[in-house]
Amino acid sequence: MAQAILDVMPGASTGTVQVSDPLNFWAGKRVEPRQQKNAEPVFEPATEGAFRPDLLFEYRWFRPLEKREKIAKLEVINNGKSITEALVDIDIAWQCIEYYAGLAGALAGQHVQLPGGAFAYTRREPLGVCVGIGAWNYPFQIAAWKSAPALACGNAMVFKPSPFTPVTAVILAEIYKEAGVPDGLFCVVQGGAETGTILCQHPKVAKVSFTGSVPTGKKVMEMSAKGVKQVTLELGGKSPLIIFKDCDLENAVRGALMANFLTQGQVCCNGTRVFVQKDIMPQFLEEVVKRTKAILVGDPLLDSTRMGALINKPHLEKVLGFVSQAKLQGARVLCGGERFVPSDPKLVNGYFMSPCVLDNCRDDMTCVKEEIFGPVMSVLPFDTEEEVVQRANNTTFGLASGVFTRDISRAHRVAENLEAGTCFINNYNISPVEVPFGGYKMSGFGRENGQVTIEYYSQLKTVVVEMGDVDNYF
Ligand SMILES: NC(=O)C1=CN([C@@H]2O[C@H](COP(=O)(O)OP(=O)(O)OC[C@H]3O[C@@H](n4cnc5c(N)ncnc54)[C@H](O)[C@@H]3O)[C@@H](O)[C@H]2O)C=CC1
Ligand SMILES: NCCCC(=O)O
Repeated sequence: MAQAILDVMPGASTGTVQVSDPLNFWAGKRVEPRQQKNAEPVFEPATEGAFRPDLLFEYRWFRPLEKREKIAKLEVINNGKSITEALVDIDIAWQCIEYYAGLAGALAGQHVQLPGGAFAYTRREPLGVCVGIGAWNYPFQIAAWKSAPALACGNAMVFKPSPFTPVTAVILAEIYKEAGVPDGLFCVVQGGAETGTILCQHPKVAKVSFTGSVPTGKKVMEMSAKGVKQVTLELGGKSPLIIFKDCDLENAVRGALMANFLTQGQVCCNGTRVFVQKDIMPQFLEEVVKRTKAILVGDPLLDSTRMGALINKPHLEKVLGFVSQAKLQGARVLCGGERFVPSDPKLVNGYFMSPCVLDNCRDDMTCVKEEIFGPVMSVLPFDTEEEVVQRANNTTFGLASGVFTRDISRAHRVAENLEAGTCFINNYNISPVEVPFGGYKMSGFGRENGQVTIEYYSQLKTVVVEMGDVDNYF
């Protein structure tokens, strides 16, 4: 099994913070991997592993820090997102755990009266051992979104973080232990595809909940199908955000920024196809470009920073490649889209890019059709509601969508007609734990968050009770 190591001693080639404790958690404690083979280095996105004595100093002080701050800082160092966002992610994670802890006591079945005094009742029962496989964009939050409903329904969970972000899931395991979760009920195993495959194929696993790319999601589904395991798939997206001319433009621009630039644009539900009604296109572009240029990119640990570093070098290059291809296909770069080198010497090798707005886009361009997973907004003009809904739905994805308008009837009509698991009206990318989150079409199925997720982590037993004699046909 592969072990990811965030090993950042001065002079070493990786990262800046040394994590010496094992990152696997098994039977109630951190454990070393059984095999050291295939260990992979983990780079700090903001520095590419440059020596940062300030962080080494700070790490010594992590232990006494309140847990929220400590987890958020580690998340920033490991993932590259801004500390402002990471703190919100941790808040959403604990809110999710509290929410399902509350629901656990409210799990109930149904009583059904039958003829002759007989009756039946249903019981919600656990599935057994569930596997959670996480992506790198919301490492701690994804671990919470999967484990909280799983444990609330009485299951055990083995969670495998992305090998790019191995550091924080084990802290969640320690928090559960501290809160009284029995040893072995939440375990963390590190590794990549090989480890994920072993987990999906294990005969004692009852369910797999996966967050990541569509191609890997298909593999997870295939492997799970062989064992008739239940699956939740939270996959990618290319979500539409539709801005009508009667919108509150100020809010629509804010919504477009929220829809595109959180976590350096590496968010599955991002509204990256921004359809703007032609009448307001000039005003929209002027404002959105002004605001995008003002986004402070840089050291993700600074409170003032609004955009940090992308997850790794190949991913940064892939995102920049999408921008180059967009230009070749006729898009106009209104701002950003280039590698960004902060002036701070310790960040010069970090995986930063300037947030990008693309104009002159057409529906057939690669940047409009494919998930870029980076800070790149494609703006597309439209004339009518009917036309824009048809174009918005012309995708194999269906994770999220958004509409900005002051016309309440139109807002609900558009929400009804959009083929997506979520539609935001006059906002975008808020994640209250009380509401279900998940996809249509190739963005996956099953749901996370909300009451309905109980159904995805439990099975229903029907108990039929006879009160009279058995009616015998033989
Ligand atoms: N929906 C979402 O939230 C996310 C979507 N993505 C999309 O996926 C693309 C690639 O990101 P990756 O992290 O490489 O995603 P990925 O789909 O390759 O990996 C996601 C998780 O699946 C695991 N995995 C990989 N192969 C597996 C296998 N054969 N069996 C079981 N588990 C396996 C990985 O180790 C990781 O934990 C991104 O560029 C983006 O388009 C990535 C992260 C999050
Ligand atoms: N907070 C939203 C998480 C969405 C995602 O997993 O990309």
